[in-house]
Amino acid sequence: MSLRETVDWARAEQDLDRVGFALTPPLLSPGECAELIGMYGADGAFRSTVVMARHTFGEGEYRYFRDPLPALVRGLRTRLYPPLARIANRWAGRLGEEAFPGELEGLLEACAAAGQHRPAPLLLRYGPGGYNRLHQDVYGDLTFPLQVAVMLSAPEVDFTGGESVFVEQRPRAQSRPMVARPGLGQGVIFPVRHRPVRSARGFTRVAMRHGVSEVLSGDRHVLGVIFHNAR
Ligand SMILES: O=C(O)CCC(=O)C(=O)O
Ligand SMILES: [Fe+2]
Repeated sequence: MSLRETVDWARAEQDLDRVGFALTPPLLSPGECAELIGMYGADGAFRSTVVMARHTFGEGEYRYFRDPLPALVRGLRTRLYPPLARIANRWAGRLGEEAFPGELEGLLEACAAAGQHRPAPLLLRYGPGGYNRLHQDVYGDLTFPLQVAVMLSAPEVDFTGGESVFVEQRPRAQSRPMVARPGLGQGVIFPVRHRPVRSARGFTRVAMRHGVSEVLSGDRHVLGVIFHNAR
């Protein structure tokens, strides 16, 4: 199954521009989702583990993959990047920012030059009572502006609650809440920090933070695909 066939990138870009996030069709099969969930316990696959409550990040746990990334994660990160880079570069043009390389390899080289060597893709796991406080995944000076969270658990079957929450903050306006409910294998594409929105004088940056509402029952696993590397 090719991503180019499954993701309607024009539609995704429209959704990002109009609403601020975009849901994709399933990017992983149920078997691939199960395979990734099964990897959570494989200590050797990860470079670090974060117990969220210790940092007041929420309730739950996540683990950053170490290099070399599992083939499934590396494949997804590599294939999703070029179409996202085209969107990111249209945004960069509107905001007067520098363009991003067309391929992931180029982005990772630029990250290395900025001292960002460590892979940022991660697996997250929330049990009952789990949640994730609103945040932004910035890991250094070099930030690729879009990221993807892939749902590895089946909503209403494996867990209840646990919606993907986004809050948009515009200058001089009250914050706008949004909720996404990706199904098994579906991805949510969203801005890491901000996106361009048309204003009286061209475009302005609108900030976005993301998090997860409380998991009411069961276990919720997500693959976080972040394209820039971390310091
Ligand atoms: O668990 C989620 O849906 C959000 C995960 C997250 O914060 C991320 O992918 O950066
Ligand atoms: Fe995040």
